[in-house]
Amino acid sequence: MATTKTPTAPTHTLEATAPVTALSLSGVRHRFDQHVVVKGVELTVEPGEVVCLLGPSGCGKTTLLRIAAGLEVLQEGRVSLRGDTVAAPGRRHVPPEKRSVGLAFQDSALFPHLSVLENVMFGLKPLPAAKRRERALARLEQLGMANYADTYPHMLSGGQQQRVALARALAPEPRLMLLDEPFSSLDARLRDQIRDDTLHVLKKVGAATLLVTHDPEEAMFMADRIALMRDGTIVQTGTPRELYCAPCDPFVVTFFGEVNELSGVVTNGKVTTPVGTVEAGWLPEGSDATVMVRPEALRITERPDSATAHEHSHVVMAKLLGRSSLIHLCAHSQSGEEAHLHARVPGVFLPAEGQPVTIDLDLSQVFVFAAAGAAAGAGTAHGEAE
Ligand SMILES: Nc1ncnc2c1ncn2[C@@H]1O[C@H](COP(=O)(O)OP(=O)(O)OP(=O)(O)O)[C@@H](O)[C@H]1O
Repeated sequence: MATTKTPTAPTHTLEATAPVTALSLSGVRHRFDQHVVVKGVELTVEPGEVVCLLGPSGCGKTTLLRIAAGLEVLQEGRVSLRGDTVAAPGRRHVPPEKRSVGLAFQDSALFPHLSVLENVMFGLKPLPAAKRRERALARLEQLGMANYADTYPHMLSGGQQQRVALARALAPEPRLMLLDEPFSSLDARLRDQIRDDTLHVLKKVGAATLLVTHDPEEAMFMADRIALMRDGTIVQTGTPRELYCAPCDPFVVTFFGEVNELSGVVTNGKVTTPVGTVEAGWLPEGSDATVMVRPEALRITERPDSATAHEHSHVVMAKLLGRSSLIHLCAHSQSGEEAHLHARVPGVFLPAEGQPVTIDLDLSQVFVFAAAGAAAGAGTAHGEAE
């Protein structure tokens, strides 16, 4: 008689193979004199993951990165690398050189008396000479600098020096890379190229990375996850898509670009604006709401009835910006309310001044929040356009 065997998997398999978090910051607070600049931050970077610490100037990003690197002595909280506590106040402070992390900064200084190859080989001392040379050349190759191996730093441009600095940081194959604005001293075109090369190398090497930047586009380009900081705290952590498409508050919306702000009152769970009605059922009835509409959320169709221009929403001005066009609109509600809005549309679309238009909303790019000072509440709009 045939018997059926049910395979039994060992129950500990998942636990045993779970990757160890590359970097964990827990309850980190930091002050300079009386000024608290990091206020209880929780952040993890998983193996192979690129996390971008994004935020405006002075919000505490660099301080947090320096704490992770051991360049700043931890005052409160805990820092762990690959499961080991490397900093706990009064108990432990593993110095930067013992944390086996790769560091690169905005203006990483190269050793002037060493060639490009020697600079990159510098951090590989424990390896045999032939292996060091081979590894260093491979990193230089990946960052497009192999032809400059015998050149000295003063003979290179700023962008080339930054590529070498990144190759040097990556050469020891650290399991964690800490990068502080590594591209910000480069001009736009060069920056795009070096960013792209760096992302490919990071992914190829599989290095967990914490990258500090104030540039939302850079964060979206580089990150698997973004942690957006404001005034010493992390406001929201998530994938680029989560932050862009499901922002938790108005600061997150505005940080990713220009936005049209409209106000209204919650009536029957909805807010009516000159460009449509949106759902706001999670806000108290009768409360003031702010409706944030990204310029890309406005869909414009030209109307043929030019004689009635002033009764309809119409074009105030249209500007070609290159890859997109910016349309200044005057939107009319049925109750006679008017609003000045900016719409961004792809390509060359330059309707004439005064052109009557119909405006539709892409609700995935519209966000509704309780107005500042009104009862708390926030949400993404899931309403219907008028
Ligand atoms: N060594 C220091 N002594 C005193 N204050 C400091 C020191 N380092 C940073 N600060 C202050 O701490 C705050 C946070 O600085 P930090 O450099 O961490 O911010 P950031 O978000 O990286 O800003 P940026 O993008 O401009 O570099 C700022 O107000 C800064 O002036």
